[in-house]
Amino acid sequence: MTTLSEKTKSTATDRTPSAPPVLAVRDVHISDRVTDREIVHGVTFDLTPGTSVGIVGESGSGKTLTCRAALGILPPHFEVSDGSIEIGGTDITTLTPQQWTALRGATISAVFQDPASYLNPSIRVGPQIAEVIRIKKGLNRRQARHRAVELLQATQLREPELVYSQYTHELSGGMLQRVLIAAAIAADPQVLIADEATTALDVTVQAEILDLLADLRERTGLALVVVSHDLAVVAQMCDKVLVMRQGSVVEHGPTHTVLNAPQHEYTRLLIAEHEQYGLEKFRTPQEAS
Ligand SMILES: Nc1ncnc2c1ncn2[C@@H]1O[C@H](COP(=O)(O)OP(=O)(O)OP(=O)(O)O)[C@@H](O)[C@H]1O
Repeated sequence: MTTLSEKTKSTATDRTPSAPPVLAVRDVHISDRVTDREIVHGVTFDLTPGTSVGIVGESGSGKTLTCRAALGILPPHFEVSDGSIEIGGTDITTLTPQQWTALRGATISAVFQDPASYLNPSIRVGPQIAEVIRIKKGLNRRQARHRAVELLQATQLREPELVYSQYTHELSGGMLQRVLIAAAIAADPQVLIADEATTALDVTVQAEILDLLADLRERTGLALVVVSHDLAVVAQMCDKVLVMRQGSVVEHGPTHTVLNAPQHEYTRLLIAEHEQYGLEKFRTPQEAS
């Protein structure tokens, strides 16, 4: 069986670290305007094409808010109160909503935990993807349909033509997650955020979806932000990891280093919790220091 340490080694091999970042999050602070409370206290990371960063941490630590800031979809009342977020060299915190809508999709996209809440249950799934393609890529209806079927095929759905004409309630959780990935990559984004995207799936399906994301990354140079409470997922998928607690990054670095030689007490606690759940394979004896 492959150990997590072996997995981190294989994903942590050099991937054009000198290329300019597609996503640069610089000392981002997020505040709630209503309560005047700062929730996220300075998050910094860079992502170059084909690389991936994991964000781990307890519930409420600010992982999702950080991602939503990068997607320009913070909940009402929340704002980026300091720092900058550059996507392909453009600071998105300076854009008007219209400018941002035009940019999003073709640059950054996301897959969240609950597919059903992002797809309209009363519309067949294929046309929903085709609509994204039509608007974002400017294709006509026939071309957009063709491309949507191609994308369903690219997410390794069998019988993509059939899936195209199905409704969400006719699809399994794993199939729905693949459909969401197809929709998320429809406008050829450079960055994909997967926020607990495989959490609700059983272990086998989760592994298939992670393989699919890794494959997309390899083939297309897609950069990934992977938010997960599961260190095993991050170990498998990510070159770098940020550990968040109460809105702050308490530790960051190459995944292999952070997971095998954690410096912060909280990171050690997270790792110990995982080991309690039977993930002894998490650290191999010869590499733990
Ligand atoms: N829409 C919202 N309205 C009010 N508070 C919010 C909202 N979204 C997030 N928060 C608050 O901001 C803080 C950070 O939340 P966030 O969702 O980023 O955490 P998280 O690390 O992603 O947690 P989880 O792992 O549970 O998803 C929490 O205290 C949360 O209650």
